[in-house]
Amino acid sequence: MIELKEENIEGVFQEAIDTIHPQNSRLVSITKRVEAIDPLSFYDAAKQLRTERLYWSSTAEAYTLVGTGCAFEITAIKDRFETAEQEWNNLLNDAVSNNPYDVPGTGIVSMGGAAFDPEKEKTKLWANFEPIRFTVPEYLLTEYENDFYFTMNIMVRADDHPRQLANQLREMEGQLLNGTPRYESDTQIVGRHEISPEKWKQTVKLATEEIRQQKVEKIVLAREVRLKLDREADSGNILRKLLNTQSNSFIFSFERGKDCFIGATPERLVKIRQNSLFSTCLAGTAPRGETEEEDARISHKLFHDQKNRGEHDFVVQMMKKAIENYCTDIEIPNEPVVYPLKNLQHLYTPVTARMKKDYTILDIIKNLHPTPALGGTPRKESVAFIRKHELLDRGWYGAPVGWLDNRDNGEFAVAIRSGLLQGDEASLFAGCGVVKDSDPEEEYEETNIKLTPMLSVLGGVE
Ligand SMILES: C=C(O[C@H]1C=CC=C(C(=O)O)[C@@H]1O)C(=O)O
Repeated sequence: MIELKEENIEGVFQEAIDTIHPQNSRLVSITKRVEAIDPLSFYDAAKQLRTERLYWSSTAEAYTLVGTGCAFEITAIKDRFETAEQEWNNLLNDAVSNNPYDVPGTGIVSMGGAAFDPEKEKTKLWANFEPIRFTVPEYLLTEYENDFYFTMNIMVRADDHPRQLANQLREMEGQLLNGTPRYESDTQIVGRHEISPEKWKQTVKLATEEIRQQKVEKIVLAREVRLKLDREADSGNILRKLLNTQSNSFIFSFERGKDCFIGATPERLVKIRQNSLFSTCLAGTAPRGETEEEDARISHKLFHDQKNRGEHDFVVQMMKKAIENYCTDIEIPNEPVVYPLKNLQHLYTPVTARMKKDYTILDIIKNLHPTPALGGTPRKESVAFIRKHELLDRGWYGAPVGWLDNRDNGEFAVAIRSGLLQGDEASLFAGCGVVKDSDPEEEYEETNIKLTPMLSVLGGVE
């Protein structure tokens, strides 16, 4: 990659074009610092461009990325993580970047995700979502520690004109950064169809039987609820509501065609800043209490509950094993803590480590996915059970979503507490870890609580 330190934008394009092979195109990326802006007004302004929009934020860190348009796309079917890595490296090798800021998530950034299980038969529901897809957005807003950056990524050819490209950048900057937020009115849920709840409970029972026969130790089973809304849901509006209600979460949206996969997940899969790795083990669940005393009592019970501790420990053990080959200095506390969310509390163990040289975030994701919090243990057997018996196409639910940049930074979360918006309909998903003494009714209730955040932003629950 060529790194330029050019003040003049036209000069950057000129230099990139001067050194291009006549038959080729190459990515040019220009980043500048801009005035503070509400990231959602950027997201709303991008709606009129009628290209895909991408949103990512970490509520704990005041970190936001909003992308629009597609300068370059990476998709793959076979060996999806390796192929995506290869294409990403090829893109970067020939790219030209003018980014004077050492800020994660600026410059050449790729945002996207993957399907939970590419071997499960794909249904029409997820037709627009590939087994893996990353988009390098044409225009990207980055908010980092209360500073704001605007990046333009564009494929240029030998016959492009530097002045025209520079004008395009200025024009889009004006349109996207000076928009006003559109507060669309809220949707109401007018129909709710639970996909086969009784059959789902039977599948939970079947899973407990297989676990008792020691064929497998833990299996995570998910279910779907299909909603009919009184109007088309506006993803900007939903994001705004998720930001206002879901603390300690990664809030995301990925538009594809007319669909939008959106959610607020508490589960970080991995974050890499240069060579430091941060990850999270999250499994074991209880509701929040109505009063402080009740909340503390439930939290205490969750912390000491053998079933939940066992479920959690599967994730910790697997995490350790999965990163050992790629990392040194792995630090994992001996005990979890209780992590409170708006509607639920989870057992939580943070993980830190140092990345070995030459490994990337995609290597880590490939090894971590699916964690026992979404698949089970052992991985192969639990995923085979899900593939055979679960009554839905998970699509991107339960799989990694996030971003990476050209300086080896990146962050991915596990896409739970999420839904697929399709015009005036939506599919919501929730699952839970089944172990040998799981009770189908209780697990069903647990999935109901996990559905609450998305149901309430769509107009269903107070
Ligand atoms: C599968 C989901 O949650 C997972 C993550 C945290 C706790 C879980 C549990 O306690 O069962 C699940 O493994 C979901 O929310 O759909």
